[in-house]
Amino acid sequence: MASGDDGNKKLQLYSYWRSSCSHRVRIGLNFKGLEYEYKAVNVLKREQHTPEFKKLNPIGYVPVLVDGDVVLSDSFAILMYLEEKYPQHPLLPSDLKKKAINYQAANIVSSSIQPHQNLAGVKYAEEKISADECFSWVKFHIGNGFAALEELLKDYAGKYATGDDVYLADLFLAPQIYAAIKRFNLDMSKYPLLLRLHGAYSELPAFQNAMPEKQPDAPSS
Ligand SMILES: N[C@@H](CCC(=O)N[C@@H](CS)C(=O)NCC(=O)O)C(=O)O
Repeated sequence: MASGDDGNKKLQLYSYWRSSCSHRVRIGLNFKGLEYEYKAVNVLKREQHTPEFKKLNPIGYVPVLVDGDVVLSDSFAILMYLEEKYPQHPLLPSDLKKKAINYQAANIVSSSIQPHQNLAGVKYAEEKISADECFSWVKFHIGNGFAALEELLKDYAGKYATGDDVYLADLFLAPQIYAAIKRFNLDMSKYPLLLRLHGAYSELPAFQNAMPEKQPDAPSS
Protein backbone atom coordinates (compact mmCIF):
# COMPACT_ATOMS: atom_id res chain seq x y z
CA MET A 1 0.00 0.00 0.00
CA ALA A 2 1.15 3.54 -0.73
CA SER A 3 1.10 6.18 1.98
CA GLY A 4 0.25 9.82 1.34
CA ASP A 5 2.84 11.37 -0.93
CA ASP A 6 3.90 14.17 1.47
CA GLY A 7 7.22 12.64 2.45
CA ASN A 8 6.76 9.90 5.01
CA LYS A 9 3.73 11.45 6.74
CA LYS A 10 0.99 8.91 6.88
CA LEU A 11 -2.62 9.89 6.29
CA GLN A 12 -4.72 9.87 9.46
CA LEU A 13 -8.41 9.01 9.61
CA TYR A 14 -10.50 9.92 12.64
CA SER A 15 -13.20 7.31 12.57
CA TYR A 16 -15.74 5.40 14.65
CA TRP A 17 -16.09 1.73 13.78
CA ARG A 18 -19.87 1.81 13.25
CA SER A 19 -20.06 5.23 11.60
CA SER A 20 -21.33 4.79 8.05
CA CYS A 21 -19.73 8.11 7.03
CA SER A 22 -16.32 6.89 8.25
CA HIS A 23 -16.98 3.55 6.58
CA ARG A 24 -17.30 5.28 3.16
CA VAL A 25 -13.91 6.91 3.54
CA ARG A 26 -12.27 3.69 4.76
CA ILE A 27 -13.44 1.98 1.56
CA GLY A 28 -12.10 4.88 -0.53
CA LEU A 29 -8.70 4.77 1.14
CA ASN A 30 -8.46 0.99 0.74
CA PHE A 31 -9.68 1.14 -2.84
CA LYS A 32 -6.98 3.66 -3.74
CA GLY A 33 -4.38 1.59 -1.89
CA LEU A 34 -3.60 4.36 0.61
CA GLU A 35 -2.21 3.41 3.97
CA TYR A 36 -3.53 5.39 6.92
CA GLU A 37 -3.34 5.64 10.67
CA TYR A 38 -6.65 4.85 12.38
CA LYS A 39 -7.58 7.38 15.06
CA ALA A 40 -10.57 6.10 16.99
CA VAL A 41 -13.21 8.57 18.18
CA ASN A 42 -15.83 7.03 20.43
CA VAL A 43 -18.98 8.94 19.56
CA LEU A 44 -20.98 7.11 22.25
CA LYS A 45 -18.58 8.59 24.81
CA ARG A 46 -19.00 12.02 23.15
CA GLU A 47 -15.33 12.21 22.15
CA GLN A 48 -16.48 14.09 19.02
CA HIS A 49 -17.37 17.01 21.28
CA THR A 50 -14.01 17.45 22.99
CA PRO A 51 -12.30 20.80 22.33
CA GLU A 52 -9.38 18.88 20.79
CA PHE A 53 -11.58 17.13 18.25
CA LYS A 54 -13.60 20.25 17.52
CA LYS A 55 -10.42 21.96 16.43
CA LEU A 56 -10.31 19.37 13.64
CA ASN A 57 -14.04 19.48 12.87
CA PRO A 58 -16.01 22.30 14.50
CA ILE A 59 -19.35 20.54 13.89
CA GLY A 60 -18.23 17.54 15.93
CA TYR A 61 -18.71 14.67 13.48
CA VAL A 62 -16.52 11.87 12.19
CA PRO A 63 -14.87 11.26 9.77
CA VAL A 64 -11.92 13.65 9.62
CA LEU A 65 -8.95 13.09 7.33
CA VAL A 66 -5.55 14.62 8.01
CA ASP A 67 -3.12 14.68 5.10
CA GLY A 68 -0.07 16.74 6.12
CA ASP A 69 -1.38 20.24 6.67
CA VAL A 70 -4.75 19.46 5.10
CA VAL A 71 -7.52 18.74 7.63
CA LEU A 72 -10.83 17.80 6.06
CA SER A 73 -14.19 16.65 7.28
CA ASP A 74 -17.33 15.42 5.53
CA SER A 75 -17.00 12.13 3.71
CA PHE A 76 -17.99 13.56 0.33
CA ALA A 77 -15.40 16.34 0.51
CA ILE A 78 -12.77 13.89 1.74
CA LEU A 79 -13.42 11.45 -1.10
CA MET A 80 -13.34 14.22 -3.71
CA TYR A 81 -10.04 15.43 -2.25
CA LEU A 82 -8.59 11.92 -2.35
CA GLU A 83 -9.80 11.53 -5.92
CA GLU A 84 -7.88 14.60 -7.09
CA LYS A 85 -4.78 14.09 -5.03
CA TYR A 86 -4.48 10.32 -5.49
CA PRO A 87 -5.98 9.61 -8.93
CA GLN A 88 -5.19 5.89 -8.94
CA HIS A 89 -8.32 3.67 -9.05
CA PRO A 90 -10.68 6.50 -10.01
CA LEU A 91 -13.86 7.01 -8.01
CA LEU A 92 -15.63 8.73 -10.88
CA PRO A 93 -16.29 7.52 -14.43
CA SER A 94 -15.34 9.83 -17.31
CA ASP A 95 -18.82 9.61 -18.84
CA LEU A 96 -20.61 12.77 -17.67
CA LYS A 97 -24.05 11.20 -17.27
CA LYS A 98 -22.69 8.26 -15.29
CA LYS A 99 -20.66 10.64 -13.17
CA ALA A 100 -23.78 12.67 -12.38
CA ILE A 101 -25.67 9.49 -11.43
CA ASN A 102 -22.82 8.68 -9.01
CA TYR A 103 -23.20 12.11 -7.39
CA GLN A 104 -26.94 11.68 -7.19
CA ALA A 105 -26.80 8.21 -5.60
CA ALA A 106 -24.11 9.30 -3.14
CA ASN A 107 -26.17 12.30 -2.12
CA ILE A 108 -29.37 10.32 -1.68
CA VAL A 109 -27.45 8.33 0.92
CA SER A 110 -25.62 11.23 2.55
CA SER A 111 -28.37 13.86 2.48
CA SER A 112 -31.66 11.98 2.43
CA ILE A 113 -30.95 8.81 4.41
CA GLN A 114 -27.99 8.97 6.81
CA PRO A 115 -28.96 12.21 8.62
CA HIS A 116 -32.12 10.44 9.85
CA GLN A 117 -30.07 7.73 11.56
CA ASN A 118 -27.35 10.00 12.94
CA LEU A 119 -26.70 9.66 16.66
CA ALA A 120 -27.42 13.28 17.61
CA GLY A 121 -30.83 13.28 15.91
CA VAL A 122 -31.79 9.82 17.13
CA LYS A 123 -30.93 10.69 20.74
CA TYR A 124 -32.99 13.86 20.56
CA ALA A 125 -35.94 12.08 18.93
CA GLU A 126 -35.86 9.27 21.49
CA GLU A 127 -36.46 11.82 24.23
CA LYS A 128 -39.53 13.19 22.43
CA ILE A 129 -41.05 9.98 21.12
CA SER A 130 -40.44 6.36 22.10
CA ALA A 131 -37.31 4.49 20.97
CA ASP A 132 -39.59 2.17 18.95
CA GLU A 133 -41.24 5.04 17.12
CA CYS A 134 -37.85 6.56 16.42
CA PHE A 135 -36.58 3.23 15.06
CA SER A 136 -39.59 3.00 12.69
CA TRP A 137 -39.05 6.60 11.59
CA VAL A 138 -35.42 5.86 10.69
CA LYS A 139 -36.42 2.67 8.85
CA PHE A 140 -39.06 4.58 6.92
CA HIS A 141 -36.44 7.00 5.62
CA ILE A 142 -33.99 4.26 4.74
CA GLY A 143 -36.75 2.47 2.81
CA ASN A 144 -37.77 5.67 1.08
CA GLY A 145 -34.20 6.32 -0.04
CA PHE A 146 -33.65 2.71 -1.04
CA ALA A 147 -36.79 2.71 -3.21
CA ALA A 148 -35.47 5.83 -4.98
CA LEU A 149 -32.04 4.24 -5.44
CA GLU A 150 -33.55 1.06 -6.93
CA GLU A 151 -35.41 3.20 -9.46
CA LEU A 152 -32.42 5.44 -10.22
CA LEU A 153 -29.89 2.67 -10.68
CA LYS A 154 -31.97 0.09 -12.54
CA ASP A 155 -30.80 1.36 -15.94
CA TYR A 156 -27.15 1.80 -14.94
CA ALA A 157 -26.23 -1.09 -12.68
CA GLY A 158 -23.91 -3.82 -13.83
CA LYS A 159 -21.88 -5.80 -11.37
CA TYR A 160 -21.82 -2.61 -9.27
CA ALA A 161 -24.08 0.44 -8.97
CA THR A 162 -23.26 2.16 -12.26
CA GLY A 163 -21.63 -0.58 -14.31
CA ASP A 164 -18.94 -3.18 -13.95
CA ASP A 165 -16.49 -0.93 -12.10
CA VAL A 166 -16.64 0.34 -8.54
CA TYR A 167 -17.33 4.07 -8.31
CA LEU A 168 -18.36 6.69 -5.78
CA ALA A 169 -21.98 5.51 -5.55
CA ASP A 170 -20.74 2.11 -4.35
CA LEU A 171 -18.72 3.70 -1.55
CA PHE A 172 -21.88 5.34 -0.22
CA LEU A 173 -24.20 2.42 -0.85
CA ALA A 174 -22.16 -0.32 0.81
CA PRO A 175 -22.13 1.19 4.34
CA GLN A 176 -25.79 2.23 4.12
CA ILE A 177 -26.96 -1.21 3.01
CA TYR A 178 -24.77 -2.77 5.71
CA ALA A 179 -26.35 -0.51 8.37
CA ALA A 180 -29.87 -1.20 7.06
CA ILE A 181 -29.31 -4.93 7.44
CA LYS A 182 -27.18 -5.12 10.58
CA ARG A 183 -28.47 -2.22 12.67
CA PHE A 184 -31.98 -1.63 11.43
CA ASN A 185 -33.02 -5.10 10.40
CA LEU A 186 -34.65 -3.77 7.22
CA ASP A 187 -36.50 -6.21 5.00
CA MET A 188 -34.23 -6.09 1.95
CA SER A 189 -36.49 -8.29 -0.22
CA LYS A 190 -38.09 -5.06 -1.47
CA TYR A 191 -34.72 -3.85 -2.74
CA PRO A 192 -33.34 -6.71 -4.87
CA LEU A 193 -30.78 -4.60 -6.71
CA LEU A 194 -29.29 -3.21 -3.49
CA LEU A 195 -29.26 -6.68 -1.97
CA ARG A 196 -27.37 -7.99 -4.99
CA LEU A 197 -24.86 -5.13 -4.72
CA HIS A 198 -24.37 -5.94 -1.03
CA GLY A 199 -23.29 -9.44 -2.07
CA ALA A 200 -20.93 -8.08 -4.74
CA TYR A 201 -19.27 -5.68 -2.27
CA SER A 202 -18.69 -8.44 0.24
CA GLU A 203 -16.29 -10.12 -2.24
CA LEU A 204 -13.93 -7.14 -2.58
CA PRO A 205 -10.96 -6.76 -0.19
CA ALA A 206 -11.23 -2.93 -0.13
CA PHE A 207 -14.79 -3.30 1.14
CA GLN A 208 -14.09 -6.29 3.39
CA ASN A 209 -11.28 -4.50 5.23
CA ALA A 210 -13.43 -1.41 5.78
CA MET A 211 -16.22 -3.36 7.53
CA PRO A 212 -17.14 -1.99 10.96
CA GLU A 213 -16.33 -5.22 12.82
CA LYS A 214 -12.80 -5.25 11.38
CA GLN A 215 -11.87 -1.85 12.80
CA PRO A 216 -9.51 -1.56 15.79
CA ASP A 217 -12.17 0.14 17.95
CA ALA A 218 -14.87 -2.47 17.25
CA PRO A 219 -15.94 -4.43 20.32
CA SER A 220 -14.31 -7.86 20.40
CA SER A 221 -17.55 -9.87 20.50
N1 LIG B 1 -22.14 14.76 6.06
C1 LIG B 1 -21.20 14.26 7.02
C2 LIG B 1 -21.98 13.65 8.19
C3 LIG B 1 -21.07 13.20 9.31
C4 LIG B 1 -21.86 12.46 10.38
O1 LIG B 1 -23.08 12.56 10.49
N2 LIG B 1 -21.11 11.67 11.18
C5 LIG B 1 -21.72 10.89 12.23
C6 LIG B 1 -21.29 9.44 12.14
S1 LIG B 1 -21.80 8.70 10.59
C7 LIG B 1 -21.30 11.41 13.58
O2 LIG B 1 -20.15 11.76 13.78
N3 LIG B 1 -22.24 11.44 14.53
C8 LIG B 1 -21.95 11.86 15.87
C9 LIG B 1 -23.08 12.60 16.50
O3 LIG B 1 -24.19 12.61 15.97
O4 LIG B 1 -22.85 13.17 17.58
C10 LIG B 1 -20.27 13.22 6.36
O5 LIG B 1 -20.65 12.68 5.32
O6 LIG B 1 -19.14 13.02 6.83
